[in-house]
Amino acid sequence: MAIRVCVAGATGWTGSAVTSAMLASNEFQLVGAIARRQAGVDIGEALGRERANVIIASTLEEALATPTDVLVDYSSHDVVKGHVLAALDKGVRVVVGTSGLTANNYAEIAERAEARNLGVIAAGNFSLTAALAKHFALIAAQYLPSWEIIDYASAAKVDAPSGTTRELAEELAAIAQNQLGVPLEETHGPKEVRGATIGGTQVHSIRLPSYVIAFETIFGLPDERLTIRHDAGTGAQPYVSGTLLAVRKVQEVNGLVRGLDRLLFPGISAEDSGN
Ligand SMILES: NC(=O)C1=CN([C@@H]2O[C@H](COP(=O)(O)OP(=O)(O)OC[C@H]3O[C@@H](n4cnc5c(N)ncnc54)[C@H](O)[C@@H]3O)[C@@H](O)[C@H]2O)C=CC1
Ligand SMILES: O=C(O)C1=N[C@H](C(=O)O)C[C@H](O)C1
Repeated sequence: MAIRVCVAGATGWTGSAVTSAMLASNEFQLVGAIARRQAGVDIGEALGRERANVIIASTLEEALATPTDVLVDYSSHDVVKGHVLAALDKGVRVVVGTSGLTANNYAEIAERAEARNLGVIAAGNFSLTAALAKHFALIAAQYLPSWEIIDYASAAKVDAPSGTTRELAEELAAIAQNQLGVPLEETHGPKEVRGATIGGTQVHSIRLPSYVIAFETIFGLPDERLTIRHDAGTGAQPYVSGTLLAVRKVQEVNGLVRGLDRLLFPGISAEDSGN
C-alpha cells in the first residue's frame, strides 16, 4: 500500500522537488500539501503538472484532517517545531528537512515521539554526498584533535548556522572534545571573531551573494591540514532521494533519528576511537 504523505512547504524550492517526486511515484500517495502562497490551488497545477486532486492548505491542522502516515517538512524555522509536535499528537510520523532547530528543540521532539510511540527522522542535509562529508568528518574526529567548521550560503539564507553544520558540530562533540590552541576567554580582541561555539566546535557562517550552499570541516595538525568540503548547486534535486528514503524508513523508527548518515552508514562513536 502506498505511504500517505503530506508535504509542508510543498511549493518551495525544496518542497516542490520532493512533492513532484511523490506525485511521479506509485510508492507514495500525496494526500496533503501546505504552503503560505497558493493555498486553495491544486498542488499538481501549482507545480506545473497535471491536477493531483490535492488542494494546498494554509495550515497543518487543515491538511492533517485527511488521514496521513508521514508529514515531510520543508517549511520555515519559525513553524517547524510546532508542525512536528502537532503531527506527532495526531499520530503522524515526521521527516524533518527544515533547518533552524536546536539540540534542545530536538530533545523535546525526541521525548514527544517516544511518548507517542512514533518515529521522526531529521537531517540537516538529505543529500547523499553531504551525508558522506559528515560521515568522513566524524571518522576524522576520531584521529585528529582540532577542527573548525565553515558554513557558506547565499545572502538570502535566514538561518545560521545551517542545519547541516549545526547537526555536524553537535555530533562531533559526541566523538571527541575539540581542542583549541588558545581558549576563547584568552583571545586578545573581540571573541565573536572566533565564531559561535556549538558542541565545542567553532562554527563560522558566511552569508554572501554568489554562494549557493557549502560547508567544510577543517582539521589542523602541525604542518598539515585536512579539509572535508561539500558543495551543492542551485537545484534542489540532491535532497530528494534522501528525503524519500527517510519517508520509507520512518515507518520502522521509534523516537528520533538525526542525520541521513545514520540511515546509510554504521554509527560511529567515541568508543571506536578510544576517546
Ligand atoms: N535538510 C535538507 O536537506 C534541506 C533543508 N532545507 C531547509 O528547508 C527549509 C526550506 O527551504 P527552501 O525550500 O529553500 O525554502 P522556500 O522559501 O523556497 O520554501 C518554503 C516553503 O514553506 C512554506 N512556508 C514558509 N513559511 C510557512 C509557514 N509559516 N507556514 C506554512 N508554510 C510556510 C512556503 O510557502 C514555501 O512553500 C529551510 O529551513 C532550509 O534550510 C533546504 C534544502 C535541503
Ligand atoms: O537553505 C538551504 O538551501 C539549505 N539548507 C539546509 C541547511 O540549512 O543545511 C540544507 C542545505 O544546505 C540547503
